This record gives sequence, C-alpha cells and structure tokens, in this order.
Amino acid sequence: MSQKLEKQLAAKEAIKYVKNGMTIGLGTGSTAYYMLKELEQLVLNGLEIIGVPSSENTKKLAIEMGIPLTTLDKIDRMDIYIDGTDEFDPYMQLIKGGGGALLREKVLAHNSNLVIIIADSTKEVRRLGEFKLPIETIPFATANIGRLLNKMNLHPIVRLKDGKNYITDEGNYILDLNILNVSNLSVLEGELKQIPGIVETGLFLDMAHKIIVGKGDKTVTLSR
Ligand SMILES: O=C[C@H](O)[C@H](O)[C@H](O)COP(=O)(O)O
Repeated sequence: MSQKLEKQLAAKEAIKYVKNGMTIGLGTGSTAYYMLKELEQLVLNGLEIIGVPSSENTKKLAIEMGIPLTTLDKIDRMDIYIDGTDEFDPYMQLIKGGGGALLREKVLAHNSNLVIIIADSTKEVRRLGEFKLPIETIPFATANIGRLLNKMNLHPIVRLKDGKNYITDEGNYILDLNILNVSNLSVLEGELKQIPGIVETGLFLDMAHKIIVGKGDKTVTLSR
C-alpha cells in the first residue's frame, strides 16, 4: 500500500473527530493536505467549522478549498489540532518541522484541547533522531547559535532553499540538528530553549493526544 493511501486513510479517520461548530487548528505538509481535502468535502456538505492555519501555505490551500478561517488572536482555544509529523516513537513523542512550520504548529497544538497526529507507517521509529531535528532561530543569532550547537555535538546544518537561507513564515532561519547521540530529549529541549535566539524546537514532547497511523489498508490509533 502506498504512502499516499496511508496518509489519506489516516486523514479520513482523524476527520471523524470533527464535529459541527468546532474550531480546528490546521497543520502543514503533505499529510495535512489530505486532512484539508476531507474538510473541504465536509464544508461543501454543510458542516460549519472554522480553521486556524499553521502556515501561509496551509492558509492558501484552505482558502482555495473554501474552508472558513480565523486567526489565533481572535479565539481562545481550538477544539482540535490535526497535523502530520516527521517521526513519532512508541511513547508518542514527535519530531516536526521538516516543512519549516514548527513554530506556528507548536503554538496551535499548545492551544488545542485535542491534538491528533496523522501519519503514514514510514514515520514510525523506535527512537527519534533519524530525521534531523529542526529548530527555528532568529537570523541575528543563527551563526553564533550554530557554533555553540557544534560544541554540543549536535552538528547543526543551516537549512537552505534555492541556495539561500530558508526563511520561515515568522521571518526566521532553521537549523537542522543531529540528535542521534542525545540520550534524554526533554533535557535537550530544556537546554535548547534556554539559548537566547532559539525561538522554538521541532520536538513535540507529550503534546500528541492521538496518533493515527495508516498501515496498509487500515489505520491504527495510539492514544495517550
Ligand atoms: O513543518 C512541517 C510539519 O511539521 C509537517 O507536519 C511535517 O514536516 C510532516 O510533513 P509531511 O506530512 O509532508 O511528511
């Protein structure tokens, strides 16, 4: 079964949690795209929901699909947040940010009553870290932070796009870190968040309430 079908199945399952009148945080990426397609259909069929997009890209797609939108400054909390992930482990911990949207995604997930992660089966790992950990840094401090993280053996790589620094929706840069040798990820999260100029990390620890995984022609749901 293809990854595409597994993503679609996971998205269809996640959408079952969406009810009339809900406010929904809309994730970013190729898996979240299928969730948007499901919502597009529900909205066409008369369901009344409001989405809060986690990126300019998702905002554009949602507008094209006719999904009503609002912004975080106009609401208190979201009923549900639905998004993909780059990796998840058996303890439901995640690495996100492969698409560079980690900062707004983490803000929305933090402000949602139910966080549902959708994934194809390739995203499942025994231990996080095959995928490099993205962190978002302010341009002013990125080179300095890079040198510091090198000394911490995290081998930072500045993310590029078309030969230039990749720029996030918040105008920041991304460093991708090798965390394979890190034994305690919550300690690492604390250390990174204490470095001025690091705005956010792609470690989503204890944030996912459900992970819906497409596996072949079925889905498996992990719940916290
Ligand atoms: O920044 C991007 C997000 O964290 C995505 O949810 C993540 O990269 C997974 O993307 P995809 O569903 O395309 O694999």
